[in-house]
Amino acid sequence: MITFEGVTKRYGDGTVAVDNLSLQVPTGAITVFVGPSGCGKTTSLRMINRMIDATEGRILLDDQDIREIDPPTLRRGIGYVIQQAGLFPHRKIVDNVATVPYLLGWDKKKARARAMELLERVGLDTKLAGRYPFQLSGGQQQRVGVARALAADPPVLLMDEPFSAVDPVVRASLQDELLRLQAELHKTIVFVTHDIDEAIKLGDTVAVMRVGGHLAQIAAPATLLAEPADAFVEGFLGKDRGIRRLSFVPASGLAVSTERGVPGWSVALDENERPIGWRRDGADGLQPFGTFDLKKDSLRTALDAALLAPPGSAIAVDGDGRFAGVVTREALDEALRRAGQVPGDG
Ligand SMILES: Nc1ncnc2c1ncn2[C@@H]1O[C@H](COP(=O)(O)OP(=O)(O)OP(=O)(O)O)[C@@H](O)[C@H]1O
Repeated sequence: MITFEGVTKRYGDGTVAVDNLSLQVPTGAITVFVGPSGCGKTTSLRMINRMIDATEGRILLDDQDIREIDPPTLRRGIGYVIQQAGLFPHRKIVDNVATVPYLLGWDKKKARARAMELLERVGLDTKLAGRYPFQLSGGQQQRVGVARALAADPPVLLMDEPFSAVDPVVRASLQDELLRLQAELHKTIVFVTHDIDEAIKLGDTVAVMRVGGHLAQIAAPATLLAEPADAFVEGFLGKDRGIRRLSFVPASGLAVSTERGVPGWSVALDENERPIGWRRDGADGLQPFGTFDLKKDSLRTALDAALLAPPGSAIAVDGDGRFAGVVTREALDEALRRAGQVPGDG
């Protein structure tokens, strides 16, 4: 657990970058600091590894005041990933990743073996290990940055806008990769971004900050979307809060009919029992369809699957994509009502 207790940072010129910040970063989870440019996110992050020292208040790492830990020792337990990876340009990828193990005095063979293992872990082809950073794409460099931060297996990871410099497709895959890694590693991660969608996707907890270094709200994403604390948070979250909130409601609660259709329509399957379309009774040809995984997907995905199909019903599939049933418009309406999404009804 990392605890901020009344932390203020006043820079030399009088700028108050962070103002009396108190919050807790739980162990083994991702906490995202999000807010507009200049609200004090980076300053808050860098105070954790003492790249910046607080002016007032204190920060505790598992109950110990970080001012009592000398910065090199503190940083050994804290990985740090920044925008554009910050790799050493004249070192090969493998040696970039092995930087901290080398500093810790590991022998070269062991450090390189660890680096190769980590490259694989972050989803990089180990054939790239002998290249230099300029010979990699932006997304690949970011993965190397993450691998390097993980090299000494630190319990804490600080990530400052690590995925901002890559295109949206690569960014989404880096986010997915981080979530996959985190499911294995359970690090205590503090992640800074100005992108609220990234915050909601990645954060177990999201701390919304406003300019002047004030904490506007700290909550789980679903709570933030359902109950923004004030007009600033509501505005920052943007539109479609109701729909976005459905991403946090599992589809598994939906009533599924095992009939292979709804009145007037049937579901067409291929030889492997996988849906290929909706067929209107008495008509030729297939109509568009949408599916959702009953075990893994959210109510939002199920709703989307229904909206894509002319009968207005969603097709449920199992983990292998095989037909598992149909969710009718009525069943969806009922689930939406339960999720509190239809105001004034039920
Ligand atoms: N060394 C410094 N001296 C004076 N003011 C600074 C210094 N570093 C940052 N600031 C100011 O402190 C405030 C917070 O900066 P910080 O970098 O923490 O914000 P941020 O939320 O991370 O912003 P961004 O999203 O633009 O990176 C800003 O007003 C910034 O101009």
